[in-house]
Formats: sequence, structure tokens, C-alpha cells
Amino acid sequence: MTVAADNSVSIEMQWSVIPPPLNDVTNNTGLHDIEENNNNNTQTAQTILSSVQKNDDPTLDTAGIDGTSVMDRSLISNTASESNQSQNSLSSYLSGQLNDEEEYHHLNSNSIDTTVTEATMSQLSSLTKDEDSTKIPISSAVASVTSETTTLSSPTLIVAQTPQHQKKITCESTTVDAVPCKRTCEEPTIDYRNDTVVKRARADEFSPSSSSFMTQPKDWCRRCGTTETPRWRGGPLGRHTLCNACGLRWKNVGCPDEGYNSPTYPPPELPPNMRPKTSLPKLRAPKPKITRPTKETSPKISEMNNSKATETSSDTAQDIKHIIINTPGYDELPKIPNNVLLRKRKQFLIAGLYSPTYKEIQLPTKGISTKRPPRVSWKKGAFNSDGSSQFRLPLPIHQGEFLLNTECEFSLPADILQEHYGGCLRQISNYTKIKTNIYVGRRPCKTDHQAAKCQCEVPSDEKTPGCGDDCLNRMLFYECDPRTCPCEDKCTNRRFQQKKYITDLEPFPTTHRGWGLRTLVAISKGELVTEYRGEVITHQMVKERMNTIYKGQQNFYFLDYGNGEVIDAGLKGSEARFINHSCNPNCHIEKWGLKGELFVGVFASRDITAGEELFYDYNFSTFGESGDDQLCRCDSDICRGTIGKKRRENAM
Ligand SMILES: C[S@@+](CC[C@H](N)C(=O)[O-])C[C@H]1O[C@@H](n2cnc3c(N)ncnc32)[C@H](O)[C@@H]1O
Repeated sequence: MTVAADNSVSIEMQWSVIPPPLNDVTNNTGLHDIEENNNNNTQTAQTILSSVQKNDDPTLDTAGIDGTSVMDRSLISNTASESNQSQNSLSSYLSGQLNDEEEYHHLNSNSIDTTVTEATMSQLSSLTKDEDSTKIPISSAVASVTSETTTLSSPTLIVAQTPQHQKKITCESTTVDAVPCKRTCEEPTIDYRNDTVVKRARADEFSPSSSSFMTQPKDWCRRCGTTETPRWRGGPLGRHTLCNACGLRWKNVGCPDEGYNSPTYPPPELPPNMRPKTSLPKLRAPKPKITRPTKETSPKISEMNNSKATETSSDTAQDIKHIIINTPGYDELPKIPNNVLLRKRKQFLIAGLYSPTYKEIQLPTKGISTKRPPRVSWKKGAFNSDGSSQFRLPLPIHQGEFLLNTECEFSLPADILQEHYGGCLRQISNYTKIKTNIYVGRRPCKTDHQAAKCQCEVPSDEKTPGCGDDCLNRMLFYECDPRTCPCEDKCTNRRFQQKKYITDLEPFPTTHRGWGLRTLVAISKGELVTEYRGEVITHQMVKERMNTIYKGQQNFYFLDYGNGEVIDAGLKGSEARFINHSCNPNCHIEKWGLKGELFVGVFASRDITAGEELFYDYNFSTFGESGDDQLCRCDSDICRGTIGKKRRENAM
């Protein structure tokens, strides 16, 4: 501090020792920042002090307090009183203008960013008496800082500002009592009083005996001193005390001879309760090596038994290097030559399972050739003229070579040929067997339409059938109703109801007519052979199906149902769909009424022998316009030449 002749006071501040910011203990970066700004602070202090002296406006303090460094007001006042009049004027100014508690608190509340420091009077006296010295050793003032700065007796003066980086230098004397705080901090409300790490770090930093403020890293290896490792590992000194390499070494090998105190960062001596529990790694005895002794080195069993007692008493677990397998009769085992492997070496196949011969595979030594392999000629056979195979892969083991070297016409196997010649190989056209007609587009008639009551007499004996050929219902192609028929159970006019069909019928492939149907049993004349069942559709549907699903086909299964409807057995039907047309048939079609619907039956026109193919004349059925032109191959003597409707001339 220097008092000039014009009563101006100039203070030059120089921070001999500036502690690093508390929040940057480890990297020490804040120390350099403050040192660099030291000169700026000095100049700013001078400027503000001069302005304080010259400016009579008491609001100056509140107007220029943001980001200011603070100096004790009592320091200023004592300095002024002991130095000269200018200092007295400064002190009076300060005491007069700021000797108001409210104003002080107003000042302090608005200048919460200010640093409040106090120095003792003696230090100020020693400072101010030395007029040659224009530098204030803050480090010496630091030792006598008190906590009375918040009282009115020792008001605070704002003397300096740090406009360069606008970092707020704050200090709360009530927070840190013994150590002045000069740290740049954006969070002035953090209380570090109870932070032992901070206290210890600050004490170490401000300690004269400290290693010139050497900042210790957060983690360093206690063995090699490195601070960088991909992973910190635990050691005998605790967690995260060894680097990855040293930690692995300690874990696998144990404690090294040189210990774990790093020469670079000697770890502080921890209190006893914080010392890590060090436990020496358990030294394991080396695993006993089981060796198979040779005949020369293996002792006799008797010798081993004799020396067993002495060996076990004298040897320890660590001294045991070899354990000899004490197997009775072991020395009598045959000696195995050294060049013979105890375990058989795995043998790899050099050829596939389908190879007729074992061939040595010569793999290319200089890479795989990009040349296209020669084309294989199947006519040449498996091998070339020189005996080399023209195939890269082995041939099938059994018939590969034979098949390749033998040319023959394709023929079916004998069993299949036998079925083919027997006419059993043809695939029957797919259709669905149904037990009753399916009415497409309408519902079946469920009216309780009763047939007329016949006037048949009840047969006198059991041999006489009821409702025979003279039954009125029979003659009208109606089946009798069992509820009204006088013959009751003896009525024989109920064949469709009783499903008295010939069961032994068989579809078979014909030579010229496709599939046909034959009987395996003899059928008497007039007997109901089978019922022609299928989908009952309209003529319109017939046309649609002819143009769609049956387009291009030769076989048709339409049969006139009556009443403008047709039975189509192409998709769904009975075995009657296989009966072919014949101009001289052995069966005929009859339509019988029952319960309001029609039942189409194939009846025997004559006695039919077993095995005979069944035919009926399609003339009875409407086969469509195309059916007129279809050639008939019934092979009968009276064949009309075409199937379908009888021509008028033929009928004539
Ligand atoms: C109801 S199917 C008979 C079963 C047929 N053969 C089959 O293989 O499914 C009628 C068709 O059989 C053939 N067909 C029936 N009788 C024939 C005959 N006498 N001559 C030639 N073809 C006949 C015709 O192709 C006719 O469209």
C-alpha cells in the first residue's frame, strides 16, 4: 500500500502462494489460472481503491462489487490511521459511510460473491510501516484470519475485482475458519467443512512441508506408480490400488518383494481403522505330478511298501514331486515302446462312404485352380481310357459305376410292370364318395310326402314277398311307406330305403372306355345294382361347369335327374359313375320317387354273371350336346356308333 501526496492510496497485491481451487484438487488447473490473473487483480485493486477515495458516492461499493476481491476494512482503517491523513480519510470514509448495519448487510447481501478476509492489526501495521514495500504478502495474512468479518466492528471493504474472466471469488469466513479460501467456484453454497478429503487436500496444499503442492491423482498404482490403466484392481492395500497388470500379478503370483509403495505417489499413512486388511495369499503346494515310471526307475512293490512308512513320515506335501502309482502287478505290465501312442490317433476318412475304392486325395498345394473342370460325359462312363476317374467326387459305392457304364432303355421295375399289365396301375380319378345326393342351390324336399297306400295283400306265407310286381307303387316307381303299406315289414318295395344294393362291385380300367364298373357276384334280372348319386344341379350349372372345371375333359358324369335338374357325379358321387355306355346294355336306369325326391337306380336288365362289366344305355340320360358326337366303343353288335341320345333314325 502506498499513500501518495495527493492522498491517493494505491495497493498492489501479490499472491505469493495461491492455493488451487478446492474443486480441482487433483489436476491443479485452477492454480495456474489464478497465478496468471494475479497481475490483473493487482491492477484492479489499485484502480478500485483510487476510485473509492475519489468517489464520494457511498453506493459505489454496491455498484462495483460483482466479482470482487475483498480486503479487510479494519486493515484499511488501521493502515490509514497509522500512515497518513489520506489513510485517515479513507478510514473515516469507510467507517462513516458503511457504519450502518443495514447498509453493511445490504452491501454484503448484494455482494455475496465477495471474499471476506481480515488481517490482524499487527500485520497491517507491519505492512504499512514498510512503505517501501508495495506488496502485501497474503500468505502471511492468511495465518491470522479471523471470523469476525461479519460484525460491524470489522466491516468489509471491497477493494478488488476480477473482470478478466468474471469468475466469482468467494470466501465465507464462517465456512472455513482456519484456512482462507480463494477458489473460483460457480457453486458458492457448497459447504466443504465436513469434507475430510477437501480439508486434507487443502491442508496438504497449504502446508509448507508439502511437496510443493504436488497433486496426487485419484488412483495410482501402489506398485508401479502409473495413473493410467484400463482397469483398476484391488490389492493388499485395498480396492483400486493396483493397475491392471500389477493387480493380475498380485492375484496370480502374490505379493512382490519390493512391496506396493509407489515411489511416485507415496500413499499417506492411513489410520489403523482405515488400513486395508492385508492377507497374504495362500501358498498352495504344487500339484503332485503323476508320472508313469519306467521299469528301471520304478521300484518293486515290496520295496515301495517297505519304504512307505519312512517316506510318509519324512516328506511334506510340498516336497512331494512325484507320486508313483502303486498298482499291484504294475511292474508286470508289458513295456510300451516310446514310439507307440497310448491313445490311438484319430483316423479320418479319406473317401466317402459311397466310394468303391479308397483313393488318396491330393489337395492342391498352391491354391485352388480357377479353371473350369472338364465336362463330364455320361456316355463315357465313370472312368477314362487311362483308368482315371472323370469325376472329382467318389461315385456311389454299389451301382454308380455300373449304371454309368451300362446303357439301356428305360423300363419300369418288374413289380410295377406286373400291375400295369394287370390293369391295376391306373390311378382312379379323384372323387368323393357320398351316401346321399347333395342338392346344390336348393334344400332337399322335407315334406312328409307319403306315397299312395298300395292295395297289396299281406302275403300268407313267408316265402311270398309283399308288394311284388303287382304293387301299384312299384308299377308307378314309388317306394312304399312302411307306415301305410299293408305288407309292413314284408314289403319288398323299399329297396332304396333299405339300401339293398350290390356291394360287390369293382371299378376297373377298360381298354378303350377308361374306367368301368364290374360286378364280382351274379346279379339277377330286375335287381337294384346301385344308386347313382351325385350333386343335384341345374342345367345352368351344368353349362358353367362344362366351361370351367370340366373344360377339355373327355369323361362326363351328368345324368338327367328330372324336373330340369341334373345329377353330376364328377366331383362327388357313388360307384355308379364308372358305369360306361353300351348300345346293348345289361342294366338300365330307373328313377324312383321317395319322400318328394327322386332316387336314380341302376337296375339289372338281365341276369348278370360275376365279373361282367356293367353297362347302361346313356340314351336315357341327357349327356349334353357334345355327347352326341362322342364315339361309342361298347363293342356290341348293335352299336349305334355314338353315345348319348338315340337318334331318331336309329329309333325309327
Ligand atoms: C360316366 S363316365 C364313365 C366312366 C368313365 N369311363 C371313366 O373312366 O370314369 C362316362 C364317360 O365314359 C366314357 N365312355 C363311357 N362309355 C363309353 C363308350 N361306350 N365308348 C367310349 N367311351 C365311353 C365317355 O368318355 C364318357 O364321357
